[in-house]
Amino acid sequence: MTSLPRAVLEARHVHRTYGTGPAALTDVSAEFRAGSLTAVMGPSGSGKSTLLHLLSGLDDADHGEIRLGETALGDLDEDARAELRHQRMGFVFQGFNLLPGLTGLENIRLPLRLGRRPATADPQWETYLIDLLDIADALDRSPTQLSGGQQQRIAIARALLHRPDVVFADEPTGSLDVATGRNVLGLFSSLVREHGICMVMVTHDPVAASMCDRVLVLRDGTIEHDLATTAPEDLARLLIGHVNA
Ligand SMILES: Nc1ncnc2c1ncn2[C@@H]1O[C@H](COP(=O)(O)OP(=O)(O)OP(=O)(O)O)[C@@H](O)[C@H]1O
Repeated sequence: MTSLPRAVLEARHVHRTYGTGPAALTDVSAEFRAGSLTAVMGPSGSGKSTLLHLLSGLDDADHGEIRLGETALGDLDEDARAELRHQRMGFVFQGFNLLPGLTGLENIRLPLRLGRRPATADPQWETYLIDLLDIADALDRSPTQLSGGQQQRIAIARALLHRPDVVFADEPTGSLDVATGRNVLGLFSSLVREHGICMVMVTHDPVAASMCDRVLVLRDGTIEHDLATTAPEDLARLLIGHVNA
């Protein structure tokens, strides 16, 4: 029997309530493994962004624990957590978040210059990413001169250049046309499989989620379903609550 890849990231009995409102997350536990691409789905207000913020250390749980490898995020002060994010996590957003005053290549390399320990890019890995993501033509240009798909591929290279253990993506295909979005997801799949990256992606799109190894469906701050790869029409039915898995 082959053993499962190690859990890179783990939420243990996590709770989060904002102010006097209802709980945004209630007793959520989940493990995320190396080489896995997980979609987080659920209706608006179900807790997807809250979960992503807690897993990435951008926000604190009221109770429970988030672990990245051996490190409990709650044991770290704000600076140490920022450094951990800088060294071991990557982020991809719906709106790309590229700086228009920098070229594509400068955007890709920017995170290496920030943080406490500036680093230089591993040239082989950088070349590999540029080839895989097909962005050689975009490196000298401003993001304002690039298509949405090119901008997102630059943003993916930026998120991966420092070889993070975990990549968080928030609606990464939300601003892209369908074909470009599928292309971006195909790139995620190959990066995750070939390089053992752990990726967690919030999406509202059942087709995007169906391209993931695993789908967590949140409802009212709890994990309602934890599914292996699932067809888009089944996910769409689950989301509108017509079917119980
Ligand atoms: N900063 C905040 N202050 C107060 N309440 C918040 C805050 N952030 C989230 N909430 C509440 O927590 C709950 C979960 O919100 P969250 O943003 O995690 O949901 P979501 O599933 O990501 O929603 P959406 O799909 O609309 O982005 C909601 O009831 C929301 O109103």
